[in-house]
Amino acid sequence: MIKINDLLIPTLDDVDFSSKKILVRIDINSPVDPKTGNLLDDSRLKAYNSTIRELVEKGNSVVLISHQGRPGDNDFISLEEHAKILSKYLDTDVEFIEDVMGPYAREKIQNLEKGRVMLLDNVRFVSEELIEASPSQHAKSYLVRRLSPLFDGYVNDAFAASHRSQASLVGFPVVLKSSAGRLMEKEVSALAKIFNPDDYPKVFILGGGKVLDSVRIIENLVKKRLADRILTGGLIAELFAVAKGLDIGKDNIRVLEKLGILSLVPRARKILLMGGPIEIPVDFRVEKEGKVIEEPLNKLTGVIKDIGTTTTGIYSSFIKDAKVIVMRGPMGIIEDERFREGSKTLLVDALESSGYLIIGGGHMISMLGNVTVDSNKVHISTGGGALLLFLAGEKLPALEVLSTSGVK
Ligand SMILES: Nc1ncnc2c1ncn2[C@@H]1O[C@H](COP(=O)(O)OP(=O)(O)OP(=O)(O)O)[C@@H](O)[C@H]1O
Ligand SMILES: O=C(O)[C@H](O)COP(=O)(O)O
Repeated sequence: MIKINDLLIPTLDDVDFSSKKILVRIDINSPVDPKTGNLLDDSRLKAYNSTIRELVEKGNSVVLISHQGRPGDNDFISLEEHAKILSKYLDTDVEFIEDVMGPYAREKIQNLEKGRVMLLDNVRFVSEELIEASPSQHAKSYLVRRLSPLFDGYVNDAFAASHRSQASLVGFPVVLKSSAGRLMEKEVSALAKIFNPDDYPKVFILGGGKVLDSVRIIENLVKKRLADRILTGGLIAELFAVAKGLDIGKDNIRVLEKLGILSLVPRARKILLMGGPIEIPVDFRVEKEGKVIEEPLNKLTGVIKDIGTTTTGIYSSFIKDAKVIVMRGPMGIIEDERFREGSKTLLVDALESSGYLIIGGGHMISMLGNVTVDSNKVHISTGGGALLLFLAGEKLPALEVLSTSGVK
């Protein structure tokens, strides 16, 4: 069992999963190259080896289910390439099924032989997956009603998605014997060990594009006074600059408007009024008429694509003095080589600092490449939003449901 505060979550040691058919929720959502549509990083695909191998060695047949991207975004793609990469890391054929819950998928699942592994297509192709609802509501979803009769058990190993109350994450534990997988177990235990709320200063470096999630995370961190400094980059920095009443230029306002981020300005202002220790960049690397230049915050004329050199220097000095550093989301549009500098420099400084470092989110992890790290000092999490919400003490629905309805 994993113990988190008053929750007891069953692991693979607490369920008898041998010679069974098991549905395993993983999170292999990965950054995608917008030009080619290929995956830019496969860290999350390597992470599930122990769970899948263990289930196969115990004679189970394993059906993997995951999401990738969000509808409308260019990383909302099928899982065909993922299946090929999983096959390589698992050293066994992972059959890709171009269906999620239709007759073709159900027949394939029914006929799956002992010890074999298959991957269903992107579960977010099923629209009801995107609804946030309670476990009991999701237990009535078509996805759960169509798939659950085909399985003897359910394993949730998708730590990175455990902050979502979606059908594939919370519906199955209501109706199937369920447990956490080995990755979920490892993430939760490592974080409990490395993240001591009493260690300070704690510096959070938050960037990227999921601004709504970041606002929720920052609200939690500020309310619980968990962060000594929150260094912002990416779109979240632009939001807080606007919330502080600063002029970021009409082109950047247009970007925020188009992405629906301006509606978050009142929430960001409230965080500032609560005394949130939010730092914003003093300069940016921008693109203007095809050229890359640096501009100070109060004189922006180009489109923001990265933090500037002066900001990187200031943020680095905060990182050097920190006892705990948490990084999630890049400082800029790192898919473009010209805008990786800010994120790269801060990452190197964080790795060299004497503080504990927790890195999360697909994009920052993709920047690590093959760097080897000291696992006593650095935790590389598969989680992004889930990681930060877990550290901020928020309840994660997919974990909660495992604790209440896990072993049947
Ligand atoms: N200034 C910016 N303007 C527009 N997009 C930006 C900016 N800065 C960063 N981004 C984009 O943010 C995206 C990464 O953000 P995201 O929130 O997905 O981070 P992540 O760490 O990968 O999170 P997760 O793993 O939870 O998905 C990248 O695609 C990057 O181009
Ligand atoms: O990358 C993540 O944080 C998880 O895969 C969840 O993805 P989502 O933010 O699109 O729900």
